[in-house]
Amino acid sequence: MVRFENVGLRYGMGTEVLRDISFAIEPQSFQFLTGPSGAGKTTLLRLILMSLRPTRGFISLFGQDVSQLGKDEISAIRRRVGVVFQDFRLLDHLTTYENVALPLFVQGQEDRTYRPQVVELLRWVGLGDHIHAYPPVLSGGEKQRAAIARALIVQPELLLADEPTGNVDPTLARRLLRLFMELNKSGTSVIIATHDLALMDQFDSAKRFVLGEGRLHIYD
Ligand SMILES: Nc1ncnc2c1ncn2[C@@H]1O[C@H](COP(=O)(O)OP(=O)(O)OP(=O)(O)O)[C@@H](O)[C@H]1O
Repeated sequence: MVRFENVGLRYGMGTEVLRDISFAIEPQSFQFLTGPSGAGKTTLLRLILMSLRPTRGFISLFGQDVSQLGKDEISAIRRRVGVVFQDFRLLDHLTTYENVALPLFVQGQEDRTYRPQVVELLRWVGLGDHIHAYPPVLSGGEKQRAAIARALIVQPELLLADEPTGNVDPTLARRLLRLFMELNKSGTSVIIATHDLALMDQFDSAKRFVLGEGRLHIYD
């Protein structure tokens, strides 16, 4: 569902941050993306999400050459992808419930059809007591969990998560990993960027994509 061939990326006139990156993400696969700080993990996720264009090479998403896509096609493809950003990107004027339900609301679904599902997911991520709270009063870890719930609520075909357990304690990190694994079992391909070795050790059979000095090494 994602294919990179000899992709290179430089910011401005700088040296290449990513060099000759080639890989494929299969349907219903699970991979961790790791590597030292500054190695290019966020950059790689942004290339997949088409918020950055490669300087060279070929990228396809859901079988389509991304260099040929127009604005509407890019929006349509993005709706098939769930994203958890490092900075959460919650809307401060909406409650936690409204933030998580937003993708369903935007699809035109009615509140009564998705309310039980949204409330259950919020409870699962430990936000049952914060359903009506606004993001500015949530802790970093609570915001992160709300962002995760918002990405999962539509059961996307592909989930990209940038350090999704960076602000939570190890017990909660394990619980969130289980949630990602459940989502994966029900059909979603998952890519999690993380530094957390203990987290990766809990899911041995996941592939590891390791970035270093601009290159990607894949361990099955
Ligand atoms: N918008 C930008 N303009 C210029 N350079 C950038 C930009 N974004 C990232 N970089 C540089 O590209 C390199 C890769 O950054 P990136 O954020 O992708 O790394 P990362 O592996 O996600 O790091 P971290 O683990 O610290 O989040 C870094 O050297 C960074 O300084």
